[in-house]
Amino acid sequence: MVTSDIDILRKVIVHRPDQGIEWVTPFNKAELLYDDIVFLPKMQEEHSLLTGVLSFFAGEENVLEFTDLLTDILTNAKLRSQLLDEVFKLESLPPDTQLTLQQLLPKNLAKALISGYKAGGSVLLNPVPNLIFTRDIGAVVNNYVITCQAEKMPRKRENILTWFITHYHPVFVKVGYKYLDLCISSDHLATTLSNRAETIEGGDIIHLSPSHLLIGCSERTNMVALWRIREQLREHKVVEKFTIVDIPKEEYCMHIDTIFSKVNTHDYVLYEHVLQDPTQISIESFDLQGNTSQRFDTIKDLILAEDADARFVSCGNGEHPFDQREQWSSACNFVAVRPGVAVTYRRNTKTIEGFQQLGYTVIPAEQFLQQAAEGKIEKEKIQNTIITIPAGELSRGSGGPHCLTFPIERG
Ligand SMILES: NC(=O)NCCC[C@H](N)C(=O)O
Repeated sequence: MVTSDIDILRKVIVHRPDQGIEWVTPFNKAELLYDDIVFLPKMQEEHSLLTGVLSFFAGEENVLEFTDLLTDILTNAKLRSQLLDEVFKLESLPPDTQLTLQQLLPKNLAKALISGYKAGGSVLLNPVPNLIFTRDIGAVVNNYVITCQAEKMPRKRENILTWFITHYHPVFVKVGYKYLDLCISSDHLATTLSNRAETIEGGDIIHLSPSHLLIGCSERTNMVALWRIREQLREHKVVEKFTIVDIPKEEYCMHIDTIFSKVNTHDYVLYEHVLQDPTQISIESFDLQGNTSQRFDTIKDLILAEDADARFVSCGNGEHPFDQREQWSSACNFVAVRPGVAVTYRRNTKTIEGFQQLGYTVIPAEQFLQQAAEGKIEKEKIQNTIITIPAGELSRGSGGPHCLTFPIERG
């Protein structure tokens, strides 16, 4: 169950940067949704610091690696064959490639489906180098799971792999989650992903409170999907309030979590340049049972209407050009591990100063993990703390710590 963006993190899906990311070149980086090519070993080190912090709070066994979940699915012959059929259809793979992939052992097949597959010097299957951003593949909203439908072709295979995990892996099935799906069944995934108009990505889904879900209408999540999700939320009484924030359809703010996160019960970080400018956004909140709606000019108006004690940190601490520079390197994209304890990229120094001014302690992840290993940190007691990780390489993928996590249990 996940009823908020900040409650104690109990279980989360991540994906360690893999060899497929080394297939990103200066020539295909834009198509593969990367800002630049990366140095994989360094990126993995940075990612390990993030997973180290997540493991400290949630327990190592609750930081689930996507590849392991996929391998489990692929050990079931029926699911494996259904999943492969959908991938083959989506990517129109030739029969000899299909045969080669069908013969791989589950572990090697999972690796191929994520990192790509070469044989005899030719590429048989491309990698999905954006899978590190597990936030975008799905979302748990109270006791419902949304499996996403990506807008960009290089991310669509991720949706097939995720659909099988969310619908068949014991990690989901044992909890008894229900589903809010745009795809109706496992044998329609490829056609739905290729033809249907609805697209939704998890970076646009933010819990403001257990009863209030905020969704960005963005470059990646469109109104068609939002209307369908809204109807399902209403029908199943999942939340009482549903707010759509329509933001510019631009790459720099591809999801709402690139310009807004909740960090603590009353503390938020936002990119004012967009979210405080009524000419760039429109906000409408729906009371799902009462069938009424209310418009707000800015995100602060929306938040303050429910939370008079809300405090806001502006990206770059409101200072130009740091607001723009730091937004670009995911300064509004914090992931909370418990209320008021969150991870961010160290490079966003001005935004971090904004948190210090609100009374937060800032600590590098390396030092935090060292102190944790020495037993000097009691995780139940720690509060108002920002843990920073280096992100020279991670930031080249255009996402931050929030994007790198898919929480499936909190509270
Ligand atoms: N929630 C997010 O903002 N995710 C970042 C995704 C970055 C990835 N390169 C993409 O373009 O999809």
